[in-house]
Amino acid sequence: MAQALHFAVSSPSPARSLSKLSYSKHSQSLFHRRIPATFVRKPISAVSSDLESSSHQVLVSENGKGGIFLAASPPQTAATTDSSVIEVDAVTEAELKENGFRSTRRTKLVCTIGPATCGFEQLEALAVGGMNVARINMCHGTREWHRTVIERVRRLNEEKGYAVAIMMDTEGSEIHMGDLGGASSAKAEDGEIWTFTVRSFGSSRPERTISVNYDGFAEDVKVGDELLVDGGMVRFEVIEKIGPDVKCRCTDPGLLLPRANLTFWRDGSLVRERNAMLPTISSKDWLDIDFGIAEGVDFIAISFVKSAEVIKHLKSYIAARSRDSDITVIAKIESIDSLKNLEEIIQASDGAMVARGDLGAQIPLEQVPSAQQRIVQLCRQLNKPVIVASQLLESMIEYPTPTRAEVADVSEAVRQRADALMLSGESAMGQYPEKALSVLRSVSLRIERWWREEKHHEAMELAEISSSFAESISEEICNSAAKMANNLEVDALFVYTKTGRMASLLSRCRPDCPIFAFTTTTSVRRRLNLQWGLIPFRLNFSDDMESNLNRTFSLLKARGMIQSGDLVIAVSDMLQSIQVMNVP
Ligand SMILES: Nc1ncnc2c1ncn2[C@@H]1O[C@H](COP(=O)(O)OP(=O)(O)OP(=O)(O)O)[C@@H](O)[C@H]1O
Ligand SMILES: CC(=O)C(=O)O
Ligand SMILES: [K+]
Ligand SMILES: [Mg+2]
Repeated sequence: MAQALHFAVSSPSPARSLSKLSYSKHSQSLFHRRIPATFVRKPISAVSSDLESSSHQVLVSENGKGGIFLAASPPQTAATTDSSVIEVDAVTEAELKENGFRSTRRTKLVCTIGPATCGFEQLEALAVGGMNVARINMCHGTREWHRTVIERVRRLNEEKGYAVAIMMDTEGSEIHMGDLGGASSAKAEDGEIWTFTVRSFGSSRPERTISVNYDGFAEDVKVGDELLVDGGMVRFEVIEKIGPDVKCRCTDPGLLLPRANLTFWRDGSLVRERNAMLPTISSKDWLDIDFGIAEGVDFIAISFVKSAEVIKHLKSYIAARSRDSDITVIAKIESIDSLKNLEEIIQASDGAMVARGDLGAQIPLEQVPSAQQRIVQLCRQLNKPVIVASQLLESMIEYPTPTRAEVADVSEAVRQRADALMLSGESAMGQYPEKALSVLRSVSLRIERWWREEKHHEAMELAEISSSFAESISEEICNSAAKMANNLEVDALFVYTKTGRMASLLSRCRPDCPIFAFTTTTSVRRRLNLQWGLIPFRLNFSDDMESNLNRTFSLLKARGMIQSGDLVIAVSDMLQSIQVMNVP
């Protein structure tokens, strides 16, 4: 295929003109910079008429936009879809107006919803505080409760313009305790003898007795095994087996929470007897997944994934059942098997979660940080959003301020440039859900700014991921646009994307400036809300980029979110181009 390089103008060369855009690195006045007068505005059509439909061409032109066009076919001029609305939430709008582009938060925040946060006002407070995704954990609560939470989040989005996405997290075939007969917790003291049993009880749970959901439990454990509750928050030693009952002595005292996860260890490693053979997606999980599809959740996170096959199976199940099959599947990395098959699991998934709670119960704790770094980097390479989860601010379940160590842990995840951070118990049942969220927000903002300003982050070599020539074009455009954005210190990248793919490719580059992602559907807008650096807007747009840009500029200007003179780079998945321009 012919590759033609066209310079649509003679002199001065675009390269020379661009070199005049030398801004002070530390300039505070990043707004109101203007492209030099040598960049004269000319309509895109003047350039696009040079394009041949059968060839890919690179056209560098002084078209007033520093435009680089890479086109497979002539851009079509479709009728502008009627819409004078642009959908964005009040919090983003206020943030952009008050603080400008550069200071917007790049790291996304996921909150687990529970008894402490399920009311409409509480959910709204979380949205105001920066929640991008609400997670509901199918281990806890009833179907009705989950439905109510989903309805409230949806109402919040509709009434207040938020794009809070909903993530449903499956229970999975883990071993866990029963629900303590309605009690919110039970205290196990040092040396006490407790009975773990496969028998179940109603509200009449005998004292110091815990039911276990796994029928093979009493057969699989041995006297001398260590029993870990919640990955070691409380520990017991098995001292005697009597039929379905297992007597254990508490060796590390602590609070037992309802339905807490249980693992047992022998000679220093995790025992994986028959429970390792249990299916990743249990029959209860399939019913929950049907519920999630019917309710139109945005993400389904699968617990205790062991192989890529289960993800592929679930994705085809979803595709066959949901109309536009736009529910994305997140693989939770929380088992030994998931680490063994990491690359193929992530490749098959739409994203991943570093589920450190259970992971730390399956591998020695000191191995969790390196596993986290490996998962985060691999996800970035494979262009899959990644969430770092569990115990980020654990002490804030009880106290209004975090420990210094927790702040350092959050900083590390931000510095690794994970897409999102997640609150679990802190927001589900803690005393200070909003404070915990605000700690995540302020630490993210501070660390992002520090690393951006001091250029601390070493650029990551990104391997090519596209599987077709057409995809390669998008990937190259995004890589180049992100690089140009950094070099020219532009105020924002704009991306017009129907599927969201171009937006995620830009996000993958982790550019210095924020990425305004314009998309036509509310569901894509919600899903983009999990990805690093994307500010998703819903907007009807056409294939005519000139008109899209003009309309976007006037809509955003009218709402005070951008100003004349702001320097912007725009890309789109309709017209394969990179355009550099000042907001008129
Ligand atoms: N819907 C809910 N109803 C009641 N309590 C909840 C609910 N969701 C979460 N919680 C409480 O918050 C705690 C932390 O939530 P989280 O979602 O991290 O659960 P988890 O049991 O630790 O399991 P997982 O490994 O799936 O994260 C839970 O142990 C539970 O006590
Ligand atoms: C989030 C989760 O499932 C875990 O950390 O185990
Ligand atoms: K779960
Ligand atoms: Mg887990």
